[in-house]
Amino acid sequence: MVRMTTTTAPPATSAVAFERVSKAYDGVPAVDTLTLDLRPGETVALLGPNGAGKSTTLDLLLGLRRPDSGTVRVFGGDPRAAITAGRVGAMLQSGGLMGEVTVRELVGLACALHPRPHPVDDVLAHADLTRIAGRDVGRLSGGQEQRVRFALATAGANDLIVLDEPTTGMDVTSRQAFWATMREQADRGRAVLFATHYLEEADAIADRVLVLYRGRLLADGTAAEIKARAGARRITFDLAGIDEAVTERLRSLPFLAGLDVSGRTVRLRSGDADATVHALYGLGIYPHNLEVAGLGLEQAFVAITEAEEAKTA
Ligand SMILES: Nc1ncnc2c1ncn2[C@@H]1O[C@H](COP(=O)(O)OP(=O)(O)OP(=O)(O)O)[C@@H](O)[C@H]1O
Repeated sequence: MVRMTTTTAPPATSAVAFERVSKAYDGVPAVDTLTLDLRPGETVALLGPNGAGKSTTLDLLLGLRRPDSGTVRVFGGDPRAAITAGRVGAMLQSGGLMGEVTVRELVGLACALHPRPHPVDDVLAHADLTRIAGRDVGRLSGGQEQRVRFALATAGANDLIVLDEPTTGMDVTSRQAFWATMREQADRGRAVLFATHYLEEADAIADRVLVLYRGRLLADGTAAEIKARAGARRITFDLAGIDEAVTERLRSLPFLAGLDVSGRTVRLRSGDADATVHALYGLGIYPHNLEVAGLGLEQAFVAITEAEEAKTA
């Protein structure tokens, strides 16, 4: 695992602490010796391809599944105790909503059941549901249903909010409004953990990004750190003559994360384009048609998982 931020042992105030947690289904590991901690006020994105173990991680965190080994602590204790105390709000993908009740009735029920409820009108307003509060839950669009799930997750004063792909089915405007509300929650000191397939959301919203792959934590850092780790800049240039000796010199460049030579064209990925290009000239290599381009988090993520696949192949 590549840990990009310097962390010490989780403080007693960790919102979530996983200590070498493993969970397998029929002998196939879904989560594999996972260690992580989340602090209050942090907004953390859980990224990973299909089957990486994101939903299993969230299920373990919510006490819906028990680990085969290792410990999961939420606010220093058992996840179920934290949930019973009303400290955790969750918005999961699975599970249907009751259809024969109105939006207001369903959200009202969630508020009534919460040990530290918010007023129903506030919860409806924050989730942008006021206009459709009288509608039957069974008649909502996918995006509206997501907003109802969000309302259920924020019915009371939670200290931790857990969201599994929360903006699936929402249009751009709802998505932006949703994340603005989520930011407010984090600014009030709540920890927010969300799994997403929208990598640009992780980049724009999360203070920290955890990259999961085959149940293991591949990278833990800011989106910028993860991009740098994967070689966030792409450098392309032509050389007059490329032989084995030149290729060997290219391999020695600092911050190099990838090298591809094809004909006269060289393509590099670098964690620090300035330093790499500077060193290129220092080696007496003079590029033509030099281009430097940025790599999005999506490509960075693909590069990290591909590198891991190559290692385990
Ligand atoms: N109930 C289950 N029984 C058997 N295998 C399961 C079960 N739930 C998940 N798995 C397997 O565990 C692995 C991790 O799945 P998980 O749903 O946690 O991943 P994910 O990252 O959430 O994927 P996705 O992005 O597709 O939702 C996968 O190989 C999956 O097939």
